[in-house]
Amino acid sequence: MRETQQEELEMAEELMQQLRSKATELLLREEWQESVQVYSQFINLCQDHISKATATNPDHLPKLHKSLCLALSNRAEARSRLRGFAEALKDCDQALKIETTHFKTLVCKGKILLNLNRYSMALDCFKTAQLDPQPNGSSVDLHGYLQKCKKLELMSKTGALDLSEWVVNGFRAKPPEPAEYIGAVQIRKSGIRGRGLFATNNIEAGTLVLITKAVATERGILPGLDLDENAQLVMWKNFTEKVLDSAAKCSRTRGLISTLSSGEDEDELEVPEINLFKPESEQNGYPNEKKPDATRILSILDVNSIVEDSISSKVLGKNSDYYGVGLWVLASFINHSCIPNARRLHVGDYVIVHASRDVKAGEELTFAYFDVLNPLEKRSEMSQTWGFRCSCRRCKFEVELCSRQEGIKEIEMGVERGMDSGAAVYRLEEGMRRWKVREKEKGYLRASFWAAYGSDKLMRSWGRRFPTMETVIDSIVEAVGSDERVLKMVVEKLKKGNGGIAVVEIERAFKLGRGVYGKVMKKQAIKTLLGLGILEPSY
Ligand SMILES: C[S@@+](CC[C@H](N)C(=O)[O-])C[C@H]1O[C@@H](n2cnc3c(N)ncnc32)[C@H](O)[C@@H]1O
Repeated sequence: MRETQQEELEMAEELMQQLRSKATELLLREEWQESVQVYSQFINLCQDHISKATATNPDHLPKLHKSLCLALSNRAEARSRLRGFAEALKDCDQALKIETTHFKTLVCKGKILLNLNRYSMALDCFKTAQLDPQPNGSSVDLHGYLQKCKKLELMSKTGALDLSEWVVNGFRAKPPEPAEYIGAVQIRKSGIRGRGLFATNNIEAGTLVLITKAVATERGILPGLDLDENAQLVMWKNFTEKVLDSAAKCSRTRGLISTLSSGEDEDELEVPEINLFKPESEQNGYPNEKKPDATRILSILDVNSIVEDSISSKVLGKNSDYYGVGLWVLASFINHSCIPNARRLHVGDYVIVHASRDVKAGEELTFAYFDVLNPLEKRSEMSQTWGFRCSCRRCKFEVELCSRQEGIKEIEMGVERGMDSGAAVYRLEEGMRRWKVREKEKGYLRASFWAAYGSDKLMRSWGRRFPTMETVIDSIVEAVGSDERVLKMVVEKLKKGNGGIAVVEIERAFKLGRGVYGKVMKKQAIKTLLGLGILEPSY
């Protein structure tokens, strides 16, 4: 080798050494962005060096390849911390081409795949990592990761999620990480509007329908329940930025978002295959190959974002001053109905949807976008803020009845102006008798005037002039599915019951609880949530 070549080599090696030390230091200081930059400089230089050394100094190659593999692995780690998973995976694959069983890279890739809910691929990584024994052992809990992958893989196939322990322990631990899961459902053209989610088998009340991880969420604690406009704007801005960032960083996320409605020509939209949403699905084949731009993503968010609130969903482990908004792609195919048959629970970044009553194969699954325990007028105001007018069976029935019977409007106005709840219920029950309203439809109207039926005052003076509370509750649940407020009313009555509580009444409360909370928790957990712990049945 000529002298100048030797000098150049030495200088390049010194520079590489400096860059490597600097990048490692930045990585240890958790300055991810900066460390990615310095590793990139190192990697370019190293690759350059490798191509030169191939011809001039082949003995040097193994050492250079080793350094390149480690740098790619470390850049992958830093990129994954910045949630740039696609780029990080590319780095891992490049590193693994150099050294197929590189421990650090396999662990990094496994963790990224776990984050992306690709359980069996993650499992393969951790299994292969076992083949590369670490000289001084390793601080990585490989066994823990293997167990976690196996558990999540099984859960994603069976939907066997159990939140009981977390609930019973008062949500003190970190929320459990469920697996993404898709039950007996399919996306089809909907008679409501556009596409919808349909049951492919009979689904029993409480059975899981799907578990989906959010593309992004934004949460805040708000003093008082009124969300001031400014706070709302800041949350929305942060949320949209997070979604745009996730879409920019991951082509699968972009592809999945592109299947959603932006509100235009919804009835003409393609119906995506449900397999596309499975965690291990191929990354290609999205019906709308044209990936959405930022403007379209913002319209998509307008139509599909859902709020974590305590009325139409249950946010487990949070107080009532908690407010969150998020995008959960598959759940976004569920249309609204004022007589819904599904409910959602929010746990960490996951939305868990279950049937809130028995659903027949072929039936469309629907949940409430807003509080359906409200009169017709209020519900149509709320559906208009969503940009549609609901025409479910209940809305149609009430529109028709209101057009014939002035009495309903009068009760609604009376309640708004503070009419005594007992008087409102009495007038409605009397009216329904005169108007010859059928039993099933009585539930629709009782749900509409829940404010009166559920008021504390009526609870105290529930008298002979009214149907029994059990009759009212059964008819409301039959009409709108289980609801936490209705359930709490049953529980209050149970707690006040003198002379012990019959097993049958407790069982009734549990059945309602199944509809509200789903089968993801055992009876003991439902008892805890309902504050039923002190109740023992009298036989
Ligand atoms: C979250 S998306 C639901 C899925 C949507 N149908 C699709 O094809 O992508 C919300 C949109 O669905 C439509 N939608 C949902 N529920 C509806 C209802 N009860 N009546 C009319 N349109 C409804 C509205 O256009 C709404 O903006």
